[in-house]
Amino acid sequence: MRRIPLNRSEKPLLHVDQFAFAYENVKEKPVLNNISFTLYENEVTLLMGASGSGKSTISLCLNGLYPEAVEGFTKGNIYFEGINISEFSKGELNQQVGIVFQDPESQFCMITVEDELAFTLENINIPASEMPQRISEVLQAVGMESFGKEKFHQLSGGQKQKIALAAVLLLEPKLLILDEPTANLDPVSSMEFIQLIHRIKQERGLSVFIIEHQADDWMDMINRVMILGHDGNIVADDQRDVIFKDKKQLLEREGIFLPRSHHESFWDVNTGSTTFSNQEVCLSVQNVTFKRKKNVILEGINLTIQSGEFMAIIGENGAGKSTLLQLIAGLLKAEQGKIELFGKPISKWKENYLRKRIGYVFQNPEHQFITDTVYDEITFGYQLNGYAQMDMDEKALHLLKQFQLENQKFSNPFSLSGGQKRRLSVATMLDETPDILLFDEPTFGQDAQSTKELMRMIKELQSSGTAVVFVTHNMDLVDAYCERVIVMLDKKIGFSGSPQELWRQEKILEKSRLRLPYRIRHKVGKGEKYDFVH
Ligand SMILES: Nc1ncnc2c1ncn2[C@@H]1O[C@H](COP(=O)(O)OP(=O)(O)OP(=O)(O)O)[C@@H](O)[C@H]1O
Ligand SMILES: Nc1ncnc2c1ncn2[C@@H]1O[C@H](COP(=O)(O)OP(=O)(O)OP(=O)(O)O)[C@@H](O)[C@H]1O
Repeated sequence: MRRIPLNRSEKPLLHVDQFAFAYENVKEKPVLNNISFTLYENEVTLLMGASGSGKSTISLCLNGLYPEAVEGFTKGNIYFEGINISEFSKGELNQQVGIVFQDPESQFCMITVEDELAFTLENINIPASEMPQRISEVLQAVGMESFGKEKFHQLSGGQKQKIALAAVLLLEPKLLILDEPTANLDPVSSMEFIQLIHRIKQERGLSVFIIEHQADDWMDMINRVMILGHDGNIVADDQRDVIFKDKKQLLEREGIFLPRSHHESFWDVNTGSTTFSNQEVCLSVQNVTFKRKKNVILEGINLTIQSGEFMAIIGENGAGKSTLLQLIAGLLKAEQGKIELFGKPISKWKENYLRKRIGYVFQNPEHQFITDTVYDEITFGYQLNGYAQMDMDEKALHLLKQFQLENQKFSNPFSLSGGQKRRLSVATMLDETPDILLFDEPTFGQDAQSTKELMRMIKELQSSGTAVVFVTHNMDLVDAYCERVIVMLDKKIGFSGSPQELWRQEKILEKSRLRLPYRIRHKVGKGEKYDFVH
């Protein structure tokens, strides 16, 4: 491995020496293969790699959670400030090496924000008298000073993520690991989160280790990029621009997104065609209002979905996108208004029929899994429908290949990587061709190759007449693929039209905490004229 020609005036912080890791159930195929690297003080490193290459596994090993918390084998050593991490007492290492996960909820165990932060301080033996001051300071640092008394279930995804960061910062770690921290955030919250990390890094002189599939928004911060290959080796490790300029082919081979500043167009440009305009209406939402206890979540929603339509629902965290999707799927019931599938209220269709006609991919794929293996999960629908074993095997093999899950055929769905879980949850919806497919964040956590493949498959379904409706925070995806986009704003549909029309609505974009897609931001950045509607 080439040595990194960075000016190493900083001290080494964490050293990984010939480290290997294998999960117990696949011990013959280690996820990490004799990797070695050193992280330095005050450095920001981005780790990239295909979905399932082992990025989360590395991060969990670096802060000592693995191998203890999982059945696995390790070889080699990891040193923090020269001391083998196996010599640290429980909790001591977590204080030095803090992690913020993709899914912040997995980090919380108390009901309110203040209780959670107090619990963190209690764990590091901070006297109760000092807690209020520390909590108030950290909440201020993450811009959440007025949220101390809030309950977690009332916070949006973005707000939860900021509290997860606050909890880690309370420990005053020297190394901060961020595992896809912005995946659930709306575009503006995502930018704000990255700026927050940038500021905290400068104030506290932290070393930061980021795992992300798309580097674009982190570019200003990153010093160094490491690439984890499919075979569990670090296949490149160098300064940011060296990797993105000189290693394009390697990144493409590994299926990694190139930053758009170094690579013109990843997405095909949307022609804005409206192939659905003469199709029949398959679903209608009429004047629907939905409340949770006394809180109005959605109000006076009117929407029609036509067969073969391809539509995105977007909006800020907590705007009600998932709620609307669940109402359309018949998973939630509205007290007011009507939802009809082919002219008949969805409540009047038999449950079995409804589940066949409307496919639903949950935001959290784990909510969908009902069997013990990937194969059973994929063939569950076929088994119910009495398919012959041979046909079922053939179909399953095809789907496993398409979704790059062949090597996970007998894995437990819950043990898959984040991206693999997402692909499996989509694959399980493809056993039949439903009238409507609803996806909550279909490409979340995917690398470049699987994003393209997923979108290709979803498009294929659309061309066979299925209406596709998906929730996303990815404006480039909307720009490249959608015919219609609706924006949830102030509990209502604030906009419905083509993405091209939306990108001109500056006020709606701003109020909904959305950003322009990269294609247009880039034009504006180069000083090209762009006409907003005022
Ligand atoms: N608890 C587990 N038991 C068995 N195998 C596991 C377990 N957790 C992860 N794996 C496997 O280890 C491999 C690496 O998973 P990991 O979550 O580290 O990947 P990743 O690079 O973070 O992926 P993604 O980008 O999709 O989040 C995957 O093939 C996954 O199926
Ligand atoms: N189980 C629940 N109990 C109480 N309130 C809830 C529950 N689920 C959602 N909410 C609230 O309903 C509102 C809409 O939530 P929803 O999940 O539909 O938003 P979203 O637009 O999908 O958000 P995100 O982009 O963060 O996923 C939010 O204010 C949320 O706090």
